[in-house]
Amino acid sequence: MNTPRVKICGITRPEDGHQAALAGADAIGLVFHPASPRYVTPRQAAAIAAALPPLVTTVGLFVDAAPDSVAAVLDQVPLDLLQFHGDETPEYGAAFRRPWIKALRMRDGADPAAEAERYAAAGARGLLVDSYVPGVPGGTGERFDWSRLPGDLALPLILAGGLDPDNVAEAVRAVRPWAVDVSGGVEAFGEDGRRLGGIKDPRAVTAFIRAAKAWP
Ligand SMILES: O=C(O)c1ccccc1NCC(=O)[C@H](O)[C@H](O)COP(=O)(O)O
Repeated sequence: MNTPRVKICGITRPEDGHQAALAGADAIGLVFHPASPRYVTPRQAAAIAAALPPLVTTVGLFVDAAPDSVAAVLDQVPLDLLQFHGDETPEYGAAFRRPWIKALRMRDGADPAAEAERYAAAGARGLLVDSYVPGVPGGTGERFDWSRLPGDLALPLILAGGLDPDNVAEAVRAVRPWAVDVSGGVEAFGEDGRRLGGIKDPRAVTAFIRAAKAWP
């Protein structure tokens, strides 16, 4: 089994992206879904990307976005990988002629094996599996039942959904994913005890990456 790659998602500040990279993140995620508390404008995203050291993958997240709006972001931000987190078809993903992955929200009846086959045939590079919470496209902070994931998929598996520094090692042991992805589980807390959407806690980011990469 590989040492899992780690993607720290929902970065909104250059200093958070830089810290994640220094702590060993393989990728950072930039959310271009306007309704998200972690939304970044192309200008903000370009500043975050510019603050990264080399060899850290920048991932742009979109949810059923008009192709023109994705193209407009690509004109302004040096994204290495696109992540489609809505109901995008395989044909939609393939049309950008860029490396891309598809997110699958694990609602009842979701079939990761069949979806991996379908999207692999169109050139997707990976399948990100995430929790399903009605009305929340991503960044739910919720876990799902990992035993629903088959042992073998046609695409590299990226595990997301409610991961945090305390449960990621267990997740890696149980699922053996290609990569793990976290957003809410490494966010700082506000004075009201709630997560500050988009603001990362550097200690939590470092602890998460250490725990994820501690395998075996
Ligand atoms: O993070 C968001 O706000 C978001 C909004 C819309 C689409 C996707 C979004 N995040 C996608 C991710 O890749 C998250 O890292 C993933 O959903 C896991 O989030 P969490 O459960 O908070 O770790």
